[in-house]
Amino acid sequence: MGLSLIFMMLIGVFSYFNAQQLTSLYSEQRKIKQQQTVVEFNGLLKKTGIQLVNLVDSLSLLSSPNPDIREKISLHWLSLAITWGLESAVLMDEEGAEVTKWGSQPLEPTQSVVRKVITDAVPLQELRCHEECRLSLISPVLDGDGTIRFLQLTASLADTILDFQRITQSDIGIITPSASDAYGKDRLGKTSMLISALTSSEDRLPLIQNLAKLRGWRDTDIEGMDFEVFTHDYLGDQFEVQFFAIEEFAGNQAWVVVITETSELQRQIDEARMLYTVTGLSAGMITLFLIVLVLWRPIRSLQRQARALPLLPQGKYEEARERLKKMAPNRVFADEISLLQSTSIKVTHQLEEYHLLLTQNTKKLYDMAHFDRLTGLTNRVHMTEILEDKFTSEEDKDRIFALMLLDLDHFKRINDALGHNIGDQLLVIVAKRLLSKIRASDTIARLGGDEFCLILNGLKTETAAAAVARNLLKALEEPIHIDDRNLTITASIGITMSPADGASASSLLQNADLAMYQAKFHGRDNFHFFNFQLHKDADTRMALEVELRRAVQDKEFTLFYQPQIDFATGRILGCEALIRWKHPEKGLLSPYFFIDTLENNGLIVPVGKWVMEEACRQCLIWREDGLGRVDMSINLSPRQFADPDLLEHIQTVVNKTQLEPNQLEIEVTESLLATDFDYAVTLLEKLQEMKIHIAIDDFGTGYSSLSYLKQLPLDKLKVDRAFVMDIPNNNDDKQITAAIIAMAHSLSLKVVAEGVETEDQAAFLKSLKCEIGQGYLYGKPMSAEAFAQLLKTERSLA
Ligand SMILES: Nc1nc2c(ncn2[C@@H]2O[C@H](COP(=O)(O)O[C@H]3[C@@H](O)[C@H](n4cnc5c(=O)[nH]c(N)nc54)O[C@@H]3COP(=O)(O)O)[C@@H](O)[C@H]2O)c(=O)[nH]1
Repeated sequence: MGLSLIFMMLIGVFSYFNAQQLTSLYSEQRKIKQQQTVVEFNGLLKKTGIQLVNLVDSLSLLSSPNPDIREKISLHWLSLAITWGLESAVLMDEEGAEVTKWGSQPLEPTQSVVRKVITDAVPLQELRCHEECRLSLISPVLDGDGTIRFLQLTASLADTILDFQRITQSDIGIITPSASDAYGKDRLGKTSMLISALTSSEDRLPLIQNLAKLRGWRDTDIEGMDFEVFTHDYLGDQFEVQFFAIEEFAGNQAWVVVITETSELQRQIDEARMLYTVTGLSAGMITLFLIVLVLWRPIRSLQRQARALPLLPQGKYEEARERLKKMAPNRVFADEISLLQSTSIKVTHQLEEYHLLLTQNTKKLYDMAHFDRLTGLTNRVHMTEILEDKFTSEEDKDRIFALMLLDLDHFKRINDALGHNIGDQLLVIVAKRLLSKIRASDTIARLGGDEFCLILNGLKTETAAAAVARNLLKALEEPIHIDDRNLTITASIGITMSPADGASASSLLQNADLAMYQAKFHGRDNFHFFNFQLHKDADTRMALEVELRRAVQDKEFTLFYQPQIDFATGRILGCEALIRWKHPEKGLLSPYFFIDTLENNGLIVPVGKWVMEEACRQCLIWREDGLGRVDMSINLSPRQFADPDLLEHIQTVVNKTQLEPNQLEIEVTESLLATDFDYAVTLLEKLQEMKIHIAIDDFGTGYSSLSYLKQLPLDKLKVDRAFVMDIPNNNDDKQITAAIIAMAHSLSLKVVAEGVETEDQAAFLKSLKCEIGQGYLYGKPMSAEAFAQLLKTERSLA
């Protein structure tokens, strides 16, 4: 549209300049014409003057019997008048007095001019106008008798003026100053000038008078005119009125007025100008129309594209395509616009694909950043954000929730023993089970490894939180079946209540961690609420951990040995190696004080290896000291059991110390079997293949399932001290102990009774055919030297 307007304006300007050009061309031509008029009129006037001079010169040539000039002129007057256009002639004597005259109403010679001719003896011309104009020549002539005479020849300018009118198609008049002041119709306005010989004077005289009146001309105005042109509108027509001065004659001035009617010319010019403008505009309009016709489709298409393309950044691809498709591409002549259109459509598809890809990748990135890849649960980062949002929320109710840290018990063992693949599958199943026990509004996150975090919104009381924790633990009770294995997993849960237990996300998490540690410490497979005392416990634990690491480095551990007695003979069969920590400041420390910490931080593996080496080495020493065979019972913690080097290490130690393999007994707890029974069976079978004895420690306190006992390659079963200690007073304990012993015997297992402190207990156990006893009754755990001494005493007595 804008372009069209500019185009129209250009056409307008072009037409205007064309018309202007025409006008100026016309003006130029008029000027030339006016100049020509001046030249032509002067030429005609001069020609008449020259004719008169030539006539005077040729008078002597006229044939006549009498040389007298008067005779010659009279004789030839008629032919002279006709041939030379003479109107009159006057012959004067040497004094200027008239001698003879010819022609009708001969013009009286002007005496002043005659005097000048007589004086100067040169011919002079005089313009004489009154209604008509005549040109007179007064010239000295030599008469036949040799006297000087003066001849005035007068010719009318009527023919000259008519010739001029005919040639120029303009009217002409001659203006001369008037001698008298008398007013007449030939007087030019208020001047003293006379208008003579005016052609078409009836029409043109009023026109000139009108012009003179309008302009208010005075004599001086006319006298000052050398060359002037006026455009004058008169009675509905337009005229060009040209004034120019003609050459000065003998003393009198004259001006020529040329009147040309220019109405027709002007009309033609106007018509031509109009034609130019109309033609220009029409041509422009047609061109514009044609351009618009040709460009209509491409312009519309471009407009559509211009309107469609901004939709792309808004992701409205389909809408953009619809708009682009509305202007169907030209299938016959696939021009650039069609190409642009189809390319634009292609681009929308590509952009949509990129957008989709970008959205998917952004979601993937978001998921990677916010969710755990293995379980699909919220990850630590996202969970922290959620937690922090709760603390920055303006809603108080958002800060009421319970936070639980749930850590699987002994998961590392499963991972180490069965591989990460099984460990991962187990985590996925655990995640699903946990997820099934919480509300949709709650959050469950996997923080890493086997650690989960649950945010239970709106939970106000510990009672309610405990109920959920129980539910979660219960959800894990059912054995997990993976690759033909039945895995049993338990978890320890630490619980903090917000806002009471922490004023920030990090403090709440820290406190939940302390509570979880407590749950582990209290035997695992349970939950524990945070209280502020735990901070102190944690500090103590931390300090203990640091000290233990140093103790391992400084080799501050030692082994004590507690005798195991054959009930049948009362003789020492062997001993159980029990670790002690020779603390530089606190003295000898019991494993109850540090064994769990070693287990938790993994130091139990190197320490356990040392125990194995030291205990076996001690056996070798005793044998070499001649104390005979001493069976050695060594505790193996669950963490050690998961050590892939375990079997190889035992074999190396046995080989190195030349121990009879059946001298060595490994004590394992029931909890070891609970985690991955199949793996435990495999490992125990391998130990049995090595002829190493296996005893179940602390029997009765754990799962105590007869069905799994049957499948285990066991040699002994150790009845836990807890059942023995109240014998014989506690009937229940007696019956349990009796049942355990009977069951063990039925499985062909020997029984070791732990914690035998009294003869009554020993008697009761013996009555049940319990094979071996261990307890303070026979000796507390003692140093190697003390045990050697005990052996010496007993064996020398024997
Ligand atoms: N993995 C390893 N565990 C070990 C190792 N050394 C010891 N332990 C375990 O530490 C727990 C505590 O052991 P300890 O303080 O040595 O206590 C033992 C005995 O002193 C105690 N006992 C034995 N007889 C009596 C008794 O008549 N009365 C009484 N009050 N206590 C008695 O029992 C502990 C031996 O128990 P058990 O191992 O179940 O036979 C303990 O669980 C050890 O297993 C080690 O090197 N590695």
